[in-house]
Amino acid sequence: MADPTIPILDMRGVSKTYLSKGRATEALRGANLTVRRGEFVCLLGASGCGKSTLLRIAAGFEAPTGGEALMWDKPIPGPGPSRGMVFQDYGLFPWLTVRDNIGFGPQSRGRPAAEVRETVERYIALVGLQAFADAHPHQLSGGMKQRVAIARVLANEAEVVLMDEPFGALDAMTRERLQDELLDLWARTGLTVLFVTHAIEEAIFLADRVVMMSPGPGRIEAVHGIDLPRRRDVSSPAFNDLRRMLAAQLHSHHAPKAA
Ligand SMILES: Nc1ncnc2c1ncn2[C@@H]1O[C@H](COP(=O)(O)OP(=O)(O)OP(=O)(O)O)[C@@H](O)[C@H]1O
Repeated sequence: MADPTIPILDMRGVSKTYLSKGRATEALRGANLTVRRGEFVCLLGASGCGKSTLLRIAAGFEAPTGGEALMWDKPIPGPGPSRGMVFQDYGLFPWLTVRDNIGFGPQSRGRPAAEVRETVERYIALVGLQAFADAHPHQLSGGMKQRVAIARVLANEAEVVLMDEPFGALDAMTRERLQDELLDLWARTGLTVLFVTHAIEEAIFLADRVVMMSPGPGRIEAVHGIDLPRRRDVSSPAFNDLRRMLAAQLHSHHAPKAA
């Protein structure tokens, strides 16, 4: 469960300007976001507002060009296993089996073979893929591949799981199942999750806290807490109120600017 007192990730006035082929693109300007231990935070915002950039900075794949990106109060030094990233396109190693994909992280960090085996079996069971342990990614459905990707970051001892539209490529039924499974995993393991999505319903269904980013370059505009007991009751008035309010904000972000 969320511990309101301990920030794991702390983005303080984070800016990012990409430079490529002589062109500068400002993706973030002064974004502030704190994620506390055990929280499930969904980051919602119009396309191009900088959600993925903020996530990639949290993962250590990108360095901010301004402000501070901190984990446990220290600057994020670069990619590391404590911040596991899950992508829409799974990012599995196609030449490795399910078992070896999940074991890759602990093994490459020099964990003893017996410990790696035990960890792998535990996480395969946690995501219900025991029957597919020796399969390769191309033999799995999209939902199964995403379960492997989630198990892989957990087996690698991620303290924060950073998810960039992880269910965006899945059909509606599989998406709903994985949303349920993810919430179940989250409740059982005490994970901390920062989850990027375009979908308002998904954000409200999953999150402790929905964070809305304004469009280009992303300033974080609003923070809405959702009481846990209401979370699964998607027909509740609270859910509908929040959905309407977020939809209005998102819509205003998409509206053409007045001349
Ligand atoms: N590697 C890069 N080099 C140059 N510009 C980039 C790079 N990555 C992102 N951008 C630009 O930065 C801005 C923010 O992109 P980002 O992917 O963070 O937004 P987003 O909110 O995640 O978008 P979407 O919801 O469409 O995935 C966009 O204008 C994008 O074109």
